[in-house]
Amino acid sequence: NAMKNWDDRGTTAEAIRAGMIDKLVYSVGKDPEHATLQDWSTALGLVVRDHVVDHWFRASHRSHEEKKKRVYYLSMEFLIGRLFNDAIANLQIEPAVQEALSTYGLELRDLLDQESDAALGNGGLGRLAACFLDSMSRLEIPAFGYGIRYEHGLFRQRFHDGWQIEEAEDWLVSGHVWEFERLEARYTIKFGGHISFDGQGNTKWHAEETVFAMAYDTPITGWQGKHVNTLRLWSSRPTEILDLRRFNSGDYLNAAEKMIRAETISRVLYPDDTTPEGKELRLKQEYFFTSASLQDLIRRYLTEHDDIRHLPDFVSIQMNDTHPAIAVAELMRLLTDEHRLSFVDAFDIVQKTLSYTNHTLLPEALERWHVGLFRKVLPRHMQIIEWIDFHHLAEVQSRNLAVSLEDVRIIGHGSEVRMGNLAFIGSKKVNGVSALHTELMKQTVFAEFHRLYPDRIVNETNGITPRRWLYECNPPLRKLLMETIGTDWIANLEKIDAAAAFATDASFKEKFAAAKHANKIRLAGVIEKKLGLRVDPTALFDVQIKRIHEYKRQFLNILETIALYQAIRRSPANDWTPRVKIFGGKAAPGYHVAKQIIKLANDVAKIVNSDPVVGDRLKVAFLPNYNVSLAEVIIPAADLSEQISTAGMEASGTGNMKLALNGALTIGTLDGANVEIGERVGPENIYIFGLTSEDVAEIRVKGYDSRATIEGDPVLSDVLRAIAEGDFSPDDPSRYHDLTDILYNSDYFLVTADFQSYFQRQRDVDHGFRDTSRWTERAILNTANVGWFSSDRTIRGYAADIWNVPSV
Ligand SMILES: CCc1ccc([C@H](C)CC(=O)N[C@@H]2O[C@H](CO)[C@@H](O)[C@H](O)[C@H]2O)cc1
Repeated sequence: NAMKNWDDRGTTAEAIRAGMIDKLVYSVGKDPEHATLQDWSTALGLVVRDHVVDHWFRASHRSHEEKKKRVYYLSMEFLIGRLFNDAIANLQIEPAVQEALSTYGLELRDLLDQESDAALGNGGLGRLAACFLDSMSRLEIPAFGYGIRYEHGLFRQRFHDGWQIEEAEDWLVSGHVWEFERLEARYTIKFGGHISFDGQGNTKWHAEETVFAMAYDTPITGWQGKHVNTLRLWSSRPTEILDLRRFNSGDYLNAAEKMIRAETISRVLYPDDTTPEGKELRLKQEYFFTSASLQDLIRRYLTEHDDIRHLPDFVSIQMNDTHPAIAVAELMRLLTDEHRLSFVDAFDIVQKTLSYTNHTLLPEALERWHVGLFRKVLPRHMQIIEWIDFHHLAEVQSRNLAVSLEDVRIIGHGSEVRMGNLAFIGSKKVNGVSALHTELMKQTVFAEFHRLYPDRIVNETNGITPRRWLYECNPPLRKLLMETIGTDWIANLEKIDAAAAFATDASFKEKFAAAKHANKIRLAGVIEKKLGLRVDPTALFDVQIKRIHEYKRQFLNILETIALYQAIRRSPANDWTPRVKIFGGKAAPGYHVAKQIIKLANDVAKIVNSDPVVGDRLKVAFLPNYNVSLAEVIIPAADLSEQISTAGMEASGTGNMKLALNGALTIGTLDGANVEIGERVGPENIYIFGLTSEDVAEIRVKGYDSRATIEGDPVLSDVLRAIAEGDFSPDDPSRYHDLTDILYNSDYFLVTADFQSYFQRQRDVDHGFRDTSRWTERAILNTANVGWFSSDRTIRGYAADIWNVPSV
């Protein structure tokens, strides 16, 4: 058959070299003499891609032949980053590639750096989806990721005078060898209009607007290429091309109006990662990719099975938060209006096929659409949701349980469609993303539902892929682990606990510390290149990298930084532990408080970094445009991982897992997965501080007087005085009055309440880091004891508890 056998394509350096020249000349159309780095990168990319395709075809043929149950992961976001190095690593051809490149004096790093990040996500939710794709391939679970092929991913962040500036991101400008356009996989998506009934129970949706959804496939290579799954991203296309009559009359813009309107749907990712903007375009994006995905998976199902009623036996669909929750109504529409099933039968299939993951308890992050807008854009779905809501309420009432009906309604207060309730009612399983988060879901947002359906909520604590987040991003530590405990940990991260036995082994400790130091030197180089700031790689690298949000409390970190700065200035002769505060993170463009926090960090950096009294004892570096590729450079170099959210507000966190796996010690609250990290690394290898989620819940009830706390804390009040008097903004002394007022007047995120215990804990960190030998032992025990946080373990949980599919 057409597919050459893996072996005869050859992974030898010579085979790769010859293949690369062949691609350079015949696909890129360049000869070696005139090739740019981008040309070589594309040529090598095409060679590696060919190897991936061989495994891809074999895997999809196998799944088709064996009629295996498939998993479909629906997500508005896939924060993939770069794919080139990931493919090379998973195919284990790096040595051969390096050798092939050396023939032309080329460095693999330089070719890899030509690839732009696929920044098709905001933060945790999007990156988790990407890690899950890698793990589903590693576990050989036949799966598809479904999402949107945004033309422009998350904005590029740059600083102008310390303020965040957003610029459109254009990852596709330099070509993208990792996707295949699928002209044949095209579906019609309808919007608006009205519904007619022909009396024989046939419903017709007369749409006002239609667009095409066109598929682009990206292969997701599993470890050692044993299995390759597909990420299918939808791009919107016009169903009507140019209006020639208008064009010929010179009305050029309006001639293209319909085309532009259609293409707008997949134009750009919404940059918010908590508060939905509630915009019509966002709702259209959510329906666009969900409908295309459901139409596509039903078409595939019917190529292998002929009775749609058995769909749940061969298909499991995971909704990544409420963003694809319209799937509940859309699958109902397809099963009833197109496959002529009764509503009752259709709903039974829907519930057995769909499941929903909740990623946040923040009330403002739960999506609710105004009924008016919803009915205008999706008239048929509004009808279907009214049917589901009516029958669900009837069922609840029939059970005579003392449940607040209003809380379990989908259509709340008669005016809003609650996507969380729709997702819950339409799912067989609902999961949280850490043990604490799942408990809080049962006690808060879904308390009434939990009483109605006590077995529906399950926990699947998040995880990260060890391929990208250790094997690929930390070569020095990878090398040490492979020569010490072998390679099993790469595919079975629990096996990394074998390193614990070497925690007190002098030579292992030395090599472990050397690996960390090498990564710190590399990061110091990046900080100097991007910020012109020289930092001491022997200092404590204290890292907070995540989206900027008040609940993540970058503000608390900055307050502690100022307190330390003031303390060093008060006692410059003291033997201070040199520290570099490293920040990274984007603020949603409309989130002004978050943007002020970025500006404050940059203003503090300006003052501290130029203060001769402090010198190298304290430096502050806010690296712009934090993304997956920058995380891969920062994380291996971190000594301290900041996970300081207000307890009960960070659903899980995944950066905490990546940093601990790479040998950073965590300073954090008992929030999200920090709790489970602490349980596994041991209390002596983590710095926990602050209020617990129970304390916070209590304070919510009895109230909190932040002003009293501030006035009772001389360190804190001195810090706030300095900020309020413009010590860090001499050009605009009152710049931060809003920020300090928030703390004096409300402090909802309890920054002042946790300041003292945080400040004290940081002094413990200073002390701990001074004992370099002991610190290295504790760092090794972090790496060794967080194997459980592999996304392979997480996906095994989903496969067993939710999808009911086997995993190798
Ligand atoms: C509609 C606007 C919007 C967009 C994204 C989101 C996401 C749910 C926010 C998010 O990324 N949540 C994070 O998900 C991670 C993966 O489970 C968790 O580790 C983080 O704790 C959680 O904040 C909410 C609201």
